[in-house]
Amino acid sequence: MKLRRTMLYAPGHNPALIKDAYIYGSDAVMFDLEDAVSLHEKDTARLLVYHVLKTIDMGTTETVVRINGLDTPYGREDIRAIVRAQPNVIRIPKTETAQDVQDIEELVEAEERAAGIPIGTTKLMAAIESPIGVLQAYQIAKASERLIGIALGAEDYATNLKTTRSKEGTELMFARGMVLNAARAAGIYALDTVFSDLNDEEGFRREVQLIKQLGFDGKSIISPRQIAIVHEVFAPTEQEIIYAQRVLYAIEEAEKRKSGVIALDGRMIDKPIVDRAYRTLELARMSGGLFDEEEAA
Ligand SMILES: CC(=O)SCCNC(=O)CCNC(=O)[C@H](O)C(C)(C)COP(=O)(O)OP(=O)(O)OC[C@H]1O[C@@H](n2cnc3c(N)ncnc32)[C@H](O)[C@@H]1OP(=O)(O)O
Ligand SMILES: O=C([O-])CC(=O)C(=O)O
Ligand SMILES: [Mg+2]
Repeated sequence: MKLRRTMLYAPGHNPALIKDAYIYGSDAVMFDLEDAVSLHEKDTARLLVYHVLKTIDMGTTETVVRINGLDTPYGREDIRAIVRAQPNVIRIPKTETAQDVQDIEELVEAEERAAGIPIGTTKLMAAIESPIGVLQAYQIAKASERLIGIALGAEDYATNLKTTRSKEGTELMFARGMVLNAARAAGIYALDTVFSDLNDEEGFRREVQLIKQLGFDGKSIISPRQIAIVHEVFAPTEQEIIYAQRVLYAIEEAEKRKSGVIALDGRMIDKPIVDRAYRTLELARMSGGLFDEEEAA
């Protein structure tokens, strides 16, 4: 399991932001060549991102580049340059069909071959940002072995739906459900969309709580200020950790008696609950919140 709680966008044309983005501790940084970059800066941004990836060691932070679509004059050139810079992941914007993913994959593979990079090195992520994309979410999620996840792009999606984004996210319920369910059915990661109001910390926290409860792995974010809140919400609480440890202890006792089910504090414990307990402890361990097991037993 890899943590993908936070994927921090940095506009590709801004050298100060892209060279420092990894120092804030997000799980991933995402250099944008698409909508944060104006048309007359597309070439500059591509070159800057290429050089930053080539020259800066970003340690364990996952590196992602959002390229322009193949329906623009920039998409092919982006792939040509960015595959050679070897980020971990290329994010495809505005994905509508499985074919969109396969078209990109074909170009990425040709570029890897030409550059002598082992085939399959460059992973892909598909952003879903339109009603047709949402309806095709499962086909998209299954389109390539390279896909590590799909992400909702709700600014474009809300515009395409002919609505606006509310703080409650009512207009996103269907899309979030579809994207999450498609990702889980395909066995890949599900990322939620950006929250654009940097001054509304409470609204942001509520949205993060909502998407965590829905089952998302994390969120695309636009500012370093948003990282701590996401990591905090996603970290299992001390109570959850203790409960998970007690669940494992209880099921061990049940198994000694050759039973797969037992009650703990009046609640039934069986396999799905045990699986969740393992997940909680793994998440706690990875986010640095696990303490001595003896304490809870
Ligand atoms: C709908 C879509 O497509 S969304 C995806 C595309 N959008 C983006 O990529 C936008 C990414 N975010 C940003 O560009 C910026 O955060 C903005 C423009 C929204 C706000 O910028 P600011 O007003 O400077 O933010 P703020 O004052 O909070 O910045 C604090 C510090 O964090 C840095 N910072 C802010 N955002 C980022 C970022 N995304 N990546 C790295 N560093 C950042 C600033 O440089 C500043 O550093 P400093 O204190 O050393 O000067
Ligand atoms: O990835 C995101 O959430 C940002 C984006 O492009 C959108 O919302 O349209
Ligand atoms: Mg978008």
